[in-house]
Amino acid sequence: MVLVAAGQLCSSSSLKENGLRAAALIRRAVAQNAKIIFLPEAADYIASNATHSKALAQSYETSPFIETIRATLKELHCGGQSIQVAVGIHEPAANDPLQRTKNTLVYLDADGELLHRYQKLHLFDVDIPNGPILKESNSVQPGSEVLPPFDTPAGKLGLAICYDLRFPELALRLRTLGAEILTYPSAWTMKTGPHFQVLGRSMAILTQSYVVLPAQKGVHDVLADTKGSAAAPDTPAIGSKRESYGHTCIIDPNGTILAECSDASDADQLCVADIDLDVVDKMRTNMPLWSQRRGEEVFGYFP
Ligand SMILES: O=C(O)CNC(=O)[C@H](CS)NC(=O)CCC(=O)C(=O)O
Repeated sequence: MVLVAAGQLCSSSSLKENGLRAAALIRRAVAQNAKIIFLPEAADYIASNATHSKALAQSYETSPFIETIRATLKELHCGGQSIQVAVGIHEPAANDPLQRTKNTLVYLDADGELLHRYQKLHLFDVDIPNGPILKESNSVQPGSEVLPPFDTPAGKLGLAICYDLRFPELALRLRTLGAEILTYPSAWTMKTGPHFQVLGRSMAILTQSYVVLPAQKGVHDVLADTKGSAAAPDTPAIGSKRESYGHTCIIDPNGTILAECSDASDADQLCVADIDLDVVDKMRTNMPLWSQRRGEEVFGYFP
């Protein structure tokens, strides 16, 4: 059994400040003996609109957010404390004619080295009646491939991001490729909040895997550090009142929520739970879904 942590943040538009806050959560997770900490989507910043986001995005190599996390991991590692980090960030998309960003999830080892990177496949382009109009593709270039699950201290991990949670074929594919744990770092909207944990629990049950949902929570200070111009409104609805739903949690393969951050506070916080791969094995042995799928034969494809 391996303890993992999921962190809940309310990122501002200051990469520097958000780096310090992520580092504080990493220190708290290590102190509890967690071996991996999962942090939300867009932990490096939440911007006020597409232009602002494109202006804020920094490469992995130059990001003050990443720099603080790497320095923290190195320091902890030298002191004999090891934790790996999965965290959602933005990176400039190379050679993109629209100069968009990539919405990525990076996985760092205990020494702060980059091991894996996943680029969000499904972009949140929606217009909810009386709700937010968000057009993520104004500022983000979609990814185009599934990242094969990889070994971690807690088990084989499959990466996805936020809105990807609505596309079960990705979860099924990750399971087919060997995932035992799925994570969907998120910045979920208030309006669609009721779907969040239901979808997470569904993916856990469908794939017979642990699901970790680290999420942004609260009203974001999207004007921190902007010094004026870049934040001029050019897209609707993502105003300075942008608020995220929270409900960070860790779910077992039976769909049970093992740990959940408090909804009563917008302060940065953690929840922790043990990952027990025997539970995964038992579920899969008792109900061998993957040898019962009709895939190819009936549906023409096997996710
Ligand atoms: O890029 C950023 O700065 C942060 N990214 C986000 O907030 C993304 C795209 S706008 N949010 C979601 O995917 C919410 C999905 C959701 O809420 C649902 O599916 O109901």
